Amino acid sequence: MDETAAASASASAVEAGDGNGDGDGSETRGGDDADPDSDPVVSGEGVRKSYGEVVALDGVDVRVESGEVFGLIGPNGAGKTTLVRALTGTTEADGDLRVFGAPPRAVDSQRIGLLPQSFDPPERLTATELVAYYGGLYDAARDTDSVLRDVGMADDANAWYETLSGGQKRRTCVATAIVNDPDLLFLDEPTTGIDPAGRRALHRLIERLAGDGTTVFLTSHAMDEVERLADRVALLRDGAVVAVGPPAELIAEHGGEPRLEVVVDGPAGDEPVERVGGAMSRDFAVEPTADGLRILGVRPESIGDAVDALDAGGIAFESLAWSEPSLEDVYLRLTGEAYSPRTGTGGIADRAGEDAQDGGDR
Ligand SMILES: Nc1ncnc2c1ncn2[C@@H]1O[C@H](COP(=O)(O)OP(=O)(O)OP(=O)(O)O)[C@@H](O)[C@H]1O
Repeated sequence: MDETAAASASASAVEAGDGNGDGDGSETRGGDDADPDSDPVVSGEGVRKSYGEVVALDGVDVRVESGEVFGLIGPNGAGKTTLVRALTGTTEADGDLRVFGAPPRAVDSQRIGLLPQSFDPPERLTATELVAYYGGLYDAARDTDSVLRDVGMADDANAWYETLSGGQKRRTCVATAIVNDPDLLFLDEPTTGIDPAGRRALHRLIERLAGDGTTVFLTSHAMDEVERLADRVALLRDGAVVAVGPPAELIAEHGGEPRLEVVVDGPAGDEPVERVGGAMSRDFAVEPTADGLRILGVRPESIGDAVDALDAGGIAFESLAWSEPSLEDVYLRLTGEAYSPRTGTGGIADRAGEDAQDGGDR
C-alpha cells in the first residue's frame, strides 16, 4: 500500500472506530501554557518495527507535549518515516504507542493531520478539488480557499495537479494535511522540493499553526529548518533515539566549537593544515576542508590569534568566515559523519568520537 492509500486507510480505519479514542478533547493547546505534568499528546515507549530482517525501529522512546513543535532528524534509513507511520497508525509496530492517550488507530481522525513523505494524489484534479476532496473526509473542514492561501497556492488553485511544479505539488499536499484544522500535525519532510521563498512561507505557516496551539511533529533533513522551528529535537540513528532536547541544548552539548572557515589562496589539503597547526600558539584544532581548512575553538575575541597563526604558517587566504556551531554540527557528530581533525592541539577529534559513542545513552 502506498503512503497515500495508507493515510486514507488510516483515516477510514479511525472513522470506522468509536471515534472518541479515549481522547476527551480537553487537552490544553499552546506550548507556553502546557502543563509539564499533563499527558503528552504523543508518547511511544519501546517502539519496535522490523521489515523482515531489517530493524527499522529498535526500541524508540518518544514524548511530545501539547503545543510543541517536535523535530525528528536522522540519516536516510534511520527510521523516521517508520516512526511517523507507527504513530499515525498507518503501519503496525510493537511497543506502547499513544496519541491523545489512545492507540494511534483509535484516535479521531479529525484531530490528526498527516503529510506523508510520499504522496501521489490523483493528477487530474485541480488543487482546489483535491483539497476539497480531503476536506470532505472530515465532519468539519476548513474553507478550501483559505487553506490554499495558507500554503501559497491561491494563484494556482485551478491548475491540474499534474501541471504543478514539484514545489507547488508539495504545498498542495500540505494543504490536504491541514484542511481538517488538526490538533496534531505530522509533517514528513514537508519542504522537500520547495524553493527558498516557499520554504520560508511554509515555516511561517508552521510557526503560526504552532502559535495557535497545534502540536507539530516534523521530520526534515533541513537542519536549519528544524533548528528554527522545533522546540525539541530527537536524533534517530539506526532505529534508536541517540539524543533529544531543545536545539540550543543539543548544540551546546554536541555541537562542538565555534570555528573559522578559511578558503586558502592555493592548493588545499594536508600541507596548509599542518603548517597552520605547527604555527598555533593556542589551543585550536585544525581540520582540512574542500577548499582550505577549518580552525576550531575560535571565539570572536580570538580571531586575531587565528589569523596570526595563518600568517605564521605562511598561508595566503581568499576568505575567512566565522560561525557558531549549529544543529547540523550536532547531526554530523552524532551520526559519525563529521570530519575528524588531523592536526592541531585541541583534541577535538577525540571529543567528537566520545560524543558519538555516548549518544546512545541519551
Ligand atoms: N515498506 C518497507 N519494506 C521494507 N523495508 C522498509 C519499508 N519501509 C522502510 N523500510 C526500511 O526500514 C528502514 C527505515 O526506513 P525509513 O523510511 O523509516 O527511514 P527514514 O529515516 O524515514 O529514511 P529517509 O530519510 O530516507 O526518508 C530502512 O532500512 C528502510 O529500507
